[in-house]
Amino acid sequence: MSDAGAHKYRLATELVHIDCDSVKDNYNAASVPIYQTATFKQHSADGSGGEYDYSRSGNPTRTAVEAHLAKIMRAERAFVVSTGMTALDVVLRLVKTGQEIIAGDDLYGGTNRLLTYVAQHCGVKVHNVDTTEVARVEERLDPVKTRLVLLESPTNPLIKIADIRTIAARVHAVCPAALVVVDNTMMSPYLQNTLEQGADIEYHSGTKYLAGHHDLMAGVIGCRSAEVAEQLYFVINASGSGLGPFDSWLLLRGVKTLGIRMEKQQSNAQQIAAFLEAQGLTVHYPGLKSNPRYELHRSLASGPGAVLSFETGDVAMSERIVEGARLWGISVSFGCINSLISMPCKMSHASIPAEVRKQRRLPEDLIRLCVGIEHPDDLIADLTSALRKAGVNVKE
Ligand SMILES: Cc1ncc(COP(=O)(O)O)c(C=O)c1O
Ligand SMILES: N[C@@H](CCSC[C@H](N)C(=O)O)C(=O)O
Repeated sequence: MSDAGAHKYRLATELVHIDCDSVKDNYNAASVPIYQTATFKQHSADGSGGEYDYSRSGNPTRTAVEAHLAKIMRAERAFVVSTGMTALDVVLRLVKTGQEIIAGDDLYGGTNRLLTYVAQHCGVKVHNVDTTEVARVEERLDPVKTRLVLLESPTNPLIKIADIRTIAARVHAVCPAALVVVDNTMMSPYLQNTLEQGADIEYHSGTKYLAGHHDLMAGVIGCRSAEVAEQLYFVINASGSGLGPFDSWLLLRGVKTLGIRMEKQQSNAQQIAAFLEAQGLTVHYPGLKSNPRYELHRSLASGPGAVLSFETGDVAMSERIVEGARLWGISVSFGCINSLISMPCKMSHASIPAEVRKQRRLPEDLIRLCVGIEHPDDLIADLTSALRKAGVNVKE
């Protein structure tokens, strides 16, 4: 870990405190300016002199958000790209034909789709294993072929926990050339720092908690080594996947309120998980003491986050609950200030073929809740009404 990652203040303070030195502004603007330009004038015919030449290669607003996120993530360097899927796409360019990837068997549907594409068209073998069991990862490690071990913890949508620290240590011991990559979208850098736990690369769908308002798409990649950073930057510049100036600015604005949003969303989620558990439903949330990975998650993250899922045992009943909610919007995505309800198998994870979902034991009746900042009593009242309308006998 580089010294550049050391924090002077607590994370909630660091989120708000932007180091304005990363952008040289002539007017002491209090908010980082939006450099909405594609190209930059140079001082001489040989193109030398300017720090920037073209926004695909670099832009001051993008530099500001990247420097801020590198500080927050304690990364050697961070990059912002157009979406979370782009972040994974950039990382996957580091895998060559003949190499292998080990990934989870419960993971975001779009991630599964891109990994399936790479497996079918790029000569890369992808092993989908239960990453909550270290042994399942270990038995697929190949000192020569393994290039990436890709983890989600908690997973989307079953909110399962992987022992990131132990897996990273085992992977590095057996496969020194392999990269441990963690999709940390569910936790955000506010709750979990996977680079400190041994991950080589941590990425996020910035569309979610980092932005916080569902008004932009973004991806964030942070890494621990300058060498990996150079490789990632090469791909981003060569393919033109860097985030545009306006979205970079919006993302920077969103990151400043991450702490306060996450605290409120998490506290609401904790109450909602307890309410659902009290109804006798099977609830997946690492903030519940009944969760078998409660202690493991506490050792990895400073909180359980604000996404949970639950099973009703009946697909039709789940549909009635989702459609009966009024305050909870029926939408994919999470991490926004508004509360959302969805059925992963029909929505965010519909791109995973039904037979694969069945093989991986993804319950078709699963309902996912992404908890926002509304008053918790209103959220519980709306859920109570939806559950009752659907035929659940709700206990007060
Ligand atoms: C865990 C996770 N990772 C990555 C992504 C991809 O992010 P984006 O939609 O910004 O491309 C998503 C959702 O889309 C997600 O849920
Ligand atoms: N139609 C989209 C669905 C996006 S799901 C977004 C988010 N990651 C979630 O989990 O809700 C697609 O096919 O990618």
